[in-house]
Amino acid sequence: MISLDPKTVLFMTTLMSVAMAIVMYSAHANFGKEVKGLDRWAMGLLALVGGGVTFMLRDYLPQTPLLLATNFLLFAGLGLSMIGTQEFFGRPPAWRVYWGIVAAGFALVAWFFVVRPDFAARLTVVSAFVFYFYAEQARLVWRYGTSHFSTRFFGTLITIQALVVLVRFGMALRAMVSHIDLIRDNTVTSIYMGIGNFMALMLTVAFMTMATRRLQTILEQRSTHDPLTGVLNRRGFALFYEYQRLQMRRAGKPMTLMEIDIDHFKAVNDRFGHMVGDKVLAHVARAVRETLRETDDVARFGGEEFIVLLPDSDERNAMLAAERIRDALRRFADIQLPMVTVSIGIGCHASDEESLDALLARTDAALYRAKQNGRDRVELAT
Ligand SMILES: Nc1nc2c(ncn2[C@@H]2O[C@H](COP(=O)(O)OP(=O)(O)OP(=O)(O)O)[C@@H](O)[C@H]2O)c(=O)[nH]1
Repeated sequence: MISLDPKTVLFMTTLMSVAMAIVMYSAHANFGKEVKGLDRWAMGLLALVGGGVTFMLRDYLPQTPLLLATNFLLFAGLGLSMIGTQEFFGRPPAWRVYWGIVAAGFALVAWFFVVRPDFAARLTVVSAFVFYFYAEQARLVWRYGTSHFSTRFFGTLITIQALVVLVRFGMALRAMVSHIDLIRDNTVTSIYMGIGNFMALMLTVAFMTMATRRLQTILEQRSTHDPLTGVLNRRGFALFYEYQRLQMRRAGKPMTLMEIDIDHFKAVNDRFGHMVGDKVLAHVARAVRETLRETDDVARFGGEEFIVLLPDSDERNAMLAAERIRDALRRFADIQLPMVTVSIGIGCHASDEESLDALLARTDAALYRAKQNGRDRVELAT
C-alpha cells in the first residue's frame, strides 16, 4: 500500500504549479495576442502557489496572518483564472465582481478568524465564493465553447470541481447553522488542499489544451485566408476547388468560375491613398460574399481581383449572380468610401478534362473583354 504524506503531496503540487505557470507565461509571450487569458491564468496559478506556501509555513510561523494570507491568495488566484477564462471566450472581464469577492471574502474570513472564530462559518464563506469562480467558468465553457475534446475536457473538470465545492459548501453551511463542530484535523485540511491544488493543476493543463487548440484553428485559418479581406487565399482556394471539383464530377453537375476586377482601382489608391484602397477591397469582398450562396466561395490571390467558385452552377446562374454582385455594390455603397464598380468574366468548365489553369485563362480573357468593352459589365468566356 502506497502511503502519501499529505504535506509532501501539497509540496509537490505547489512545485508543479510553478512549472505550469512558467509554461503558461511562455505560451502567453508567444501567442498572447491570438489567445487571450493565458497571462491571467499564469498569475492566478502563482497566487495559488503563494497560498500553498503560506499554508505550509503555518506550522512554523504565526498562524493567523499566514492563514489569512492563504485565503486571500486563494480568492485572488482562483478569481484570476475566472478573469482569464472570460477573456479567453471574448467576454468582458468582471473585475468589479472579482475585487468585490476578494475583498468581501477576505473581510468575512478575517472576521470569523479573529473577531468571532468559527471554522464552519469560514469554510462556508470560502466555499461559496470559490464555487462562484468555478461555476462562472463552467457556464462560459458550456455556453461559448466549441464541441472539441479540449473544451469538453476543461468543461467537465471545472464542472466536477464546482460540484465538489458546492457539496463542501452545503456541509459547511449545515455545520455552521446547527453548530456542529467540524473536524479540524490538519491532515484532512492538508489532503483537501492537496486535492484542490492538484485539480487546479489539471484545470491549468486542460486550459492549455484548449488554448493550443484555439491557436491551431487560428493558424489554419491564416494559412488559407487573406488577412486583409478575410476571404480565401490561393492555397485555400486550391483546397476548396479540389474538393468541389470531385463532388461536382461525381454528381455530373456544372461548375463555374467568376473573375471580378475592380474598375480603375489605381485611381482610388492615387486619389484617396492606399489605406482607403485597402478598405475598398475589404468592402468589395464583403459585398461579394454576402451576395453569394452558402456553397459558393470567394478568393483573393492578391491585387484587386477576386475569384468566385460557384459549384452546381452553369453560365446562366453565374450571370445572374454576377448581376447581383454589381447591384449589391451599388446598394451597399458606403458613404465613408469611394464608390467603385467591377468588371466580371465568367467561365464554365467545358469538360471534365479541362484544368483549372485552362479555365482561369478563358475566364481571364472574358474579364479582359469586359474591361475593353467599357468596364462595369459582365462577359462570358468563349
Ligand atoms: N490598396 C491596395 N491596392 C492594391 C493592392 N493590391 C494591388 N493594389 C493596386 O491595385 C491597382 C491595380 O491597378 P491596375 O491593374 O492598373 O488596374 P485598375 O486601375 O483597377 O484599372 P482597370 O483594372 O483597368 O479598371 C494598382 O494600383 C495596385 O497598386 C492592395 O492590397 N491594396
